[in-house]
Amino acid sequence: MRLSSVSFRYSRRGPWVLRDVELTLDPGSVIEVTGRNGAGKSTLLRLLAGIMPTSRGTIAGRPGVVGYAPDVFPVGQPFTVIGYLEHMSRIRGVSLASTEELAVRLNATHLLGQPLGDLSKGSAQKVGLIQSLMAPPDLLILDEPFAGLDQQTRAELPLIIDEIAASGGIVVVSDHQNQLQNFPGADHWLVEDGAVTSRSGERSQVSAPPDGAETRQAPPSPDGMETPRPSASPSQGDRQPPISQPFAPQSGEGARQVVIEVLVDADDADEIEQKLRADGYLTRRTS
Ligand SMILES: Nc1ncnc2c1ncn2[C@@H]1O[C@H](COP(=O)(O)OP(=O)(O)OP(=O)(O)O)[C@@H](O)[C@H]1O
Repeated sequence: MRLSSVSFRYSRRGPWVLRDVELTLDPGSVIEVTGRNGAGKSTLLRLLAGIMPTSRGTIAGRPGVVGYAPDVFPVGQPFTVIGYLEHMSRIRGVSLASTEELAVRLNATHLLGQPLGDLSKGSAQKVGLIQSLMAPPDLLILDEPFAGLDQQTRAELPLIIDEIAASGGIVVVSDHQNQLQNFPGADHWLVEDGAVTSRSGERSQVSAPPDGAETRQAPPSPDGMETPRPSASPSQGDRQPPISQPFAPQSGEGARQVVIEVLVDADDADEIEQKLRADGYLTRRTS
């Protein structure tokens, strides 16, 4: 699969989010995508998945079966989990039995009877993952899949990724928690200032210089990028409801917990709080 001179902006007069990106994805590769908030990781993943067309440039050789799990699974649908998965299994032409096996693997069987709208961030994430995996994907795209996942599923997901890559699939994972940092042979893409910097791991057949040195794509032209607008993030509309339980570290068995106070700009507060909650942290706002 090959991206040639791919540029993207959300509106005709809007700022360029990605500029002249050149990338090659080889069968069997696992790619970890990192970058700061608003850098364009989700945008790049949506382009790869074919959910949005490029503004300029081309994406060639996208494999036939694409699995995509968004960073925020859209829970505003009138289904139970099993009702949704049955529906998706029918659409994708796969047996419900294989979908149920995935539910076991991802520790999600207890969720099957629940309405989608009642799911926590991590549980909704699991449903999105099952949906993306139910038809064995040749290209699997996971946007922040580790956010809010329990420990068992966090440990299982890299095994699933490895299996897909071992059978020749391409796996692209945006991973701001760096869960795949030590994944054997993973390639790394850094999204920054509209460009994508690629560093190849040992799985990659093509884009690495022999010494593994970094290669940087063309930077945006001086009139290109504007400062990213966090408020326009697509995940914004699906904000989790406020956490209602008392704000206090949990005592007793398990990991010791501490409170960390973080001072942020008021303009950034919504986005930062949403991000922390998505990662499973309990937050409390004071002005
Ligand atoms: N639907 C949209 N309409 C307009 N602008 C958007 C839209 N979605 C994202 N953007 C903007 O595009 C830029 C890149 O956003 P994107 O969500 O791809 O970044 P990201 O690296 O995934 O960020 P995060 O880590 O916060 O999820 C940001 O400036 C964002 O505000």
